[in-house]
This record gives sequence, structure tokens and C-alpha cells, in this order.
Amino acid sequence: MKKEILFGILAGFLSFLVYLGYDITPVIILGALGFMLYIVMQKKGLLKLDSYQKVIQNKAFHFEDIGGQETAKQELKEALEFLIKADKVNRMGIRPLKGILLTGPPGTGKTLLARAAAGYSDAVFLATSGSEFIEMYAGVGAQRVRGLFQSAREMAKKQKKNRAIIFIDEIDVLGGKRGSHSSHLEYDQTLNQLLVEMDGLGYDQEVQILLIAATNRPDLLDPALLRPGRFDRQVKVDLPDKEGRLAILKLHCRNKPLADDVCIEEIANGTFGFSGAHLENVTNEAAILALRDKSPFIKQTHLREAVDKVILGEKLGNRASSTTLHRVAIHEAGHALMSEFLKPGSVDQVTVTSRGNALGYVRHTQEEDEPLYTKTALENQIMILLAGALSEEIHLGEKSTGATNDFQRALELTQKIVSSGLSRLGVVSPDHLPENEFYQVCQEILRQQENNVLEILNENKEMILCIVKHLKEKEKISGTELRSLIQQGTKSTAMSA
Ligand SMILES: Nc1ncnc2c1ncn2[C@@H]1O[C@H](COP(=O)(O)OP(=O)(O)OP(=O)(O)O)[C@@H](O)[C@H]1O
Ligand SMILES: [Zn+2]
Repeated sequence: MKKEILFGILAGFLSFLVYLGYDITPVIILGALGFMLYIVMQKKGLLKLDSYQKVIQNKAFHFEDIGGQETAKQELKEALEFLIKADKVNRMGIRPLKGILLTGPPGTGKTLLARAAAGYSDAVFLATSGSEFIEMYAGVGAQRVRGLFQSAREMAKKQKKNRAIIFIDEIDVLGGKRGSHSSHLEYDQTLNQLLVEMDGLGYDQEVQILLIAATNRPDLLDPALLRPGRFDRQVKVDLPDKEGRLAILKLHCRNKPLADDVCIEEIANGTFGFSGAHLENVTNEAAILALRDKSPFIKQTHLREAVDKVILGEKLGNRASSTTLHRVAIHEAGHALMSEFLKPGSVDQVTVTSRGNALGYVRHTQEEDEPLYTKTALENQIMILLAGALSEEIHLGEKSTGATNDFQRALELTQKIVSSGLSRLGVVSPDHLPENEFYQVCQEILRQQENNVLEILNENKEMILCIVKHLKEKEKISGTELRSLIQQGTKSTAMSA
């Protein structure tokens, strides 16, 4: 509106000059030049300090609208209590919660979680992305960071709320380790400004601001960002497991007409490795296929075809191939069986769904946090660690890199045995031992445990294969299920013997 009035006045003034007989050519040339400069500056992002913030205020979004991710939701809700009960927290002298970092692969619902967090804590919500802060011109990024916090405060006041949540996606782009970028000066200034803003947040402020950032590469972040008082809470957002996938599919089918033959469970089973975004895509594609078929309802065939389409089209980066899945199942079955063999009842859950960096894992009922260990306890742990790779060796002919971490830990435990004086050397100071002797004893211990494991696993080949079959089918089996499988297996071998 303002612009139009200004243009009107300007045009009127120029016509008046022409009327008076002046030559206005220089004015027009100068005006055109100025206008061009304005356009160029706007293109480069120098003028639009606001447009990078996507203000999302359309209807409130709730945690219930997110499928699966139960742990992440729970952790996030707990953290939000600090924001909601700021007065109480302040009274206890607890430092304010300023930042939460959501980590995990793309498309798993990090943005959704941040939006739901705003709804849950009745805060205004501002979303932006790290890449929006990277400009060719020095200082623009830092200026934008300042502007972001400014708008959050203004928006909250305008809506008469005393809380704001700022969401920064891809924080690694702007929060990478300082000095590691090619044009590092600009990045450093932007990151420094973010740190300054975060340090300024506190209870004394009129508007409580909480920063939620997302990344799938937390390892790239500048350590300064992760220090206490900054992003000191991390919430992991992993690829959904079978139950999670089912929940997500159901959510996205809510508003779609489904035929009677549709079995969403089957689709959830067959979409191992899919993210929430992929699953949303599946339901969408299925609807498109139904429309193309002129079918008034989405049928199971449409859903199946949509799954294939998404697999082919997206080359799912995180999706383990069926050979990998088989190997992971054999590896985890080895760990699990050994654990139950040495300490019945010790396995809580075995899964082959990837989680963080691990492709699968065995969760133990009692985490290994005891203050004291006997030699046998240490040896047992070593055996459990070695069993993954050795199971691969027995059933697939060779080990894989999937066991690097297991070996690392097994080696640490072995060194502990020697340095605690529990090895055949008796009480020794590893510092005064010739280095090769230290390693020789470690080697001996490892060899010995390896042989023990091989013997046990070789005797229970069938049992491993049976566990593998169930793992591949169900992706996740509980300790109780595992124990009943082992019992059945023992019975049937006893009968056939
Ligand atoms: N847990 C979930 N429940 C329901 N829908 C989901 C879930 N996860 C992802 N989606 C769907 O995928 C879309 C993308 O999710 P979102 O943007 O939150 O992922 P993200 O983790 O932030 O990904 P990126 O890191 O790529 O930004 C959502 O709009 C939604 O349709
Ligand atoms: Zn392992």
C-alpha cells in the first residue's frame, strides 16, 4: 500500500515538472539505475532480512499427529517441562534450558516434533534452516541470526504469549566446527552470533525462547554449541521400527478412502528402513495409483505398488539390502544366544532395525554398570562381544566390518583383565611390562574366548538359524520370545538325539 502511494506522489511530481517545462531525463535515468540496484540487492538477499523465517502458525500441531517416535516424544515432553514450569525451575536455581538438538536421518519427523513442541508448550513457532544463513556477503548471516531472535520476541508479544520456539533445521550448515569451512570468516561470524544470542537467553527475559535444532550429522557440530547452557539436550530421532511404521501409515491413511482388502500391517512389515517421509510418500502414491485406476478406493495392490515405486524412485539410503539384513540378523543372533547361554534371562530385546550407527542391537536387561567385575564376568562379556562376528563367520564364511565396535570393546575388556592383575601374569604394572608381552597375554585371552565361543556357536547352529528366521520376520524379538525359541530348540534337539 505504502509503495503505491509513494509511486503516485512521485509520478505526480514528475508530471508537474514536465508541465513546468523542465527536462526530466536525468531524473528518469537515475531512478532506473536506483531501481536496478534495489532489484539486485534483493536478489542477493541483502534486503529481505525477514523472508527466510517461515512462520508456521496455521492450526496447532500435536504430538498425537506424529506416528511412532515414542522415546523422542517422551524425552522432548520432559524437556519442555522446563520451559512450561520456568518459574518453579528458576526458583530451584536450575539453569534455563536453552537448546534441544534433534539428531537422526532425514524425513524422520524432526520438524514435526519441533512443531508439536510449540503446540504442547503454547509457544509461537518460527522455523528456518541453517542454509538460509549462509550468504556471500560478510555479516549478513550474523544479522539474520539477530533478526531471527528479534522476530521471535516480537511475534510472541504480538500474540500475547510469553514463549517462543525457534526451529533451525540443518544446523550443521551454520554450526559446523569453526575454521573448517572454505569461507570460514562468514560462517564463524554467524555461529558466534548464534552463541551470543543463546547466552543472552534467560529467565529475566520477557519472552522465554527455546531453540530446537535438527541435524543428521551431530559429529560435525562445533563443540561450543554442545556445551552446557547451549544445546545440552540431545534427542535421538531414529528410523521407525515396525510399530512406528504402522502408526505412521495409519496416520497418513486417516483421510484416505481404503478398500476392505487393505492390510496396513503387511505394508508396515514390508517397509523396513523407510522413514516417515517415505511412508507418507507411499500412501500418497497409492492414492494416485487408485485414481489412475479409476478406483474409488485405495486397494492393497495400490499400496504394494507404491512401496515398490518409492524403493525404486528414492534409492533409500538407509534401507539395508536383504543380504545385509540377513547378515545383521546372524550377527545379533550370535550375541543374543551367547548372552542367554552365559547368563539366562539377560537379554531384553534383539532388533535388526538400524538405530543411529548400529544396524541392529541386543538390549540387555541389566546394563553393564556394575562397580566390580570378576574375571569370569569380564570373560563372559568378551565372549558375548565376539559372538556376533563369529556367528557371521560360521554361517556366512567370513566376518564383516559390522563388528569393529565389538572388537574394540572386547579388546578394552581384555586389557582390563591384564591391568587389574587377573591374567596369568598376576599383579603387574602394564607400564613396566614389555609392550609385546602385554599384547601377547591379551592375545592369549582373546584366542581362548574365541575358541570357547566357536565351540558353543557350532553346537547351536540350528538354534541360531531359527532365531535369524524370527528376527527377519519380526525385526524385533523380546527376551521372553528369544528364551522360548531357545527352549523349543533345546527340546527338539534332545528328542532327535
Ligand atoms: N513420525 C511421523 N509421523 C507422521 N508423519 C511423518 C513422521 N515422520 C515423517 N513424517 C512425514 O514426513 C514429512 C517430513 O517430515 P519432517 O520434515 O518432520 O522430517 P525431518 O526429520 O525434519 O526431515 P529433514 O531432516 O529432511 O528435514 C512430514 O511432513 C510427514 O508427512
Ligand atoms: Zn555386534
